[in-house]
Amino acid sequence: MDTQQFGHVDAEATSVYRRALGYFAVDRVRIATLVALIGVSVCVGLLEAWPLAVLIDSVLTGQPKGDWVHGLFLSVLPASKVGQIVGLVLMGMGLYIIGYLAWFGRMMINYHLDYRGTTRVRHDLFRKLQHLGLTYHRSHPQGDAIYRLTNDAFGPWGILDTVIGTSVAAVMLVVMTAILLSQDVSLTLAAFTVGPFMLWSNWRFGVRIHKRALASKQIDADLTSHIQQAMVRVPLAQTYQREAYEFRRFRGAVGRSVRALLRLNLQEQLYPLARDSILAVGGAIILGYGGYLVYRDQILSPVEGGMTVGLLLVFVDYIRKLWEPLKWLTEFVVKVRTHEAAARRVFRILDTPETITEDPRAEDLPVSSRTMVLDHVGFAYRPDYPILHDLCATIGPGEMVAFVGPSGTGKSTLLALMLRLYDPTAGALRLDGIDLRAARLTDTRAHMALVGQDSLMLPASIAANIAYGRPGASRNEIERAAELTGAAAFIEDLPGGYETILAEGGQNLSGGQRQRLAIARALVTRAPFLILDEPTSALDPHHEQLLVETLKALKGGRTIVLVTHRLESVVACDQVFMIDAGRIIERGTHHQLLGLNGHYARMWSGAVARTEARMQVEGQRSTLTDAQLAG
Ligand SMILES: Nc1ncnc2c1ncn2[C@@H]1O[C@H](COP(=O)(O)OP(=O)(O)OP(=O)(O)O)[C@@H](O)[C@H]1O
Repeated sequence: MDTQQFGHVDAEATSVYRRALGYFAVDRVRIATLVALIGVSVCVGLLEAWPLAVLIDSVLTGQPKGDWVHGLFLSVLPASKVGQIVGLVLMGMGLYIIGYLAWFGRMMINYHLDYRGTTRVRHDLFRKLQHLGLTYHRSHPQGDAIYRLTNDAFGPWGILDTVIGTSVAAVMLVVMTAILLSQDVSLTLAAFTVGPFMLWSNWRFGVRIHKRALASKQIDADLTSHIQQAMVRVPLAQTYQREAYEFRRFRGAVGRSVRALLRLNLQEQLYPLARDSILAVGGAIILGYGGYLVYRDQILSPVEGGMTVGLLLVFVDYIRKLWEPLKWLTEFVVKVRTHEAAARRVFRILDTPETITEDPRAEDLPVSSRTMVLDHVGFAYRPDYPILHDLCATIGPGEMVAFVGPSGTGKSTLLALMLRLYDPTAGALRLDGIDLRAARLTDTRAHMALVGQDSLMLPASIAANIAYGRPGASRNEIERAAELTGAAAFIEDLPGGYETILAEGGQNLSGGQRQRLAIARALVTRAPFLILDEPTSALDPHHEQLLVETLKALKGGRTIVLVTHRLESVVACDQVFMIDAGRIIERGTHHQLLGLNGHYARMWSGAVARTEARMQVEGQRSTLTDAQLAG
């Protein structure tokens, strides 16, 4: 129910506020300065109308009013009329300048607090998103994370800003009310007749605005996701001429966002309309009733200490100024709830449990050649759908091994387990007997250089792309890695050479070029394990052969774990594991597996037949034999 949702500040909300304000704990001095400057602004605001009132009522009439405010002003002014006029003019000017300086200081501190606090929130959020595992990232749209980082991160600052603004408003309201009451009780009460109506409009519109702001935020986050995904799909849409379909989807998403915004805007605009109409009535009451009081006390039956023109001016000024703090107070719940919703979206991510965690007692595992053991490893993305079953294998230091088998049988998943991108749901992976879950995560990952199927490239120079995994790599090491993967030739042909800047995703390179750079990136690291998922899928036979030679040369120094459908590259492996439906069904060297005459042998025959057919197509008479391929 609306009212409950809006009015009830639960324990969770309290903790959201506490946590949001905690982001500004280090800014205590700034906040104290801000509060002091606000104090100055409030005093100036309270005093501003008085020089004119004193001038009219006490100086120009020739009969100084006896009340305390007039007394206060007159006590610092000279006795002569001219001196008093000049003094009051200077006071008015001085108040204006001090007020402006205080305002300037407040704004600058506000900006600093906002940007510094929001930056801290963003740092935390970004770090958390970096640490959340693939399970999170593969089940949440990227646009949602972008929206939280760019928009929701302002939530904690919004809460602090609203709390400060409203506290100041409350103080201002109390002091102004006290001053007004000390001047004229009936006119002050008349000014507050609109109070209940203000509260009513705040309540009514506050609930609606809060709900619609939340809905609009969610729809905007979806829109950001949608745009991000649509941009990725542009080449696909062009290929299959689905531009019209994509545009319709985009138009739909934008339409939903606009409709949500319009629903929100309607309430946001109706609210001040209702509020200002109520306040206009209040203003009319002050002017009408106050005007009458001046007429009564000054003309009809003059009375000392009655309502004066100067005092009416103060009332009119205060009433105008009262509306601002009233606005803060009445909008408080709406504003703070909206910012709370944003902060909650941030904290929800920060509180998401990390699926891959590091045991506080995790062991150091210095980078070194080690034996990897798959100890009855099982894995399931979903509890009811296991992918890997009871995998057992030992991979010795410096060995070259391959996992082969039909598509979708869990080979890439197994590689992800080796990097602890996921943890096994049964059994364990061990390095020199240490369960990966018991070792420091960064140490485990420092052992592995993974080349995935996607060959991700950054919009940076080729050299920076190769050195991404080891920023300190020397130019020689970068060039050597490029030579080993056969990338050097095409890099040197580029006008910018190694300094050529790649387009987003490396789109200005061919698939095979990207793949060679991705492998060079892995080679440049000093990781003892090279883990390669389909490393030759985009390579021509020449570059594939070059890579196989490179891997053979690296064997012994580094442990190489290959997943591939190109069986030519596994011939030199020390062990080949044939996986089917998540189980190792055959294992041995290439020749041992051929001898088994089982699944692997059948796959190999198919591979040979395809290679022969390809070579025939290329017009090269092939006398290819198993032995030659294996050689
Ligand atoms: N993030 C995920 N969530 C749920 N299921 C997944 C996820 N990633 C992969 N799968 C499923 O796990 C199974 C194994 O996928 P995996 O990518 O490991 O196979 P693969 O043997 O490497 O296939 P390929 O040879 O085609 O690369 C597939 O059925 C796939 O649909």
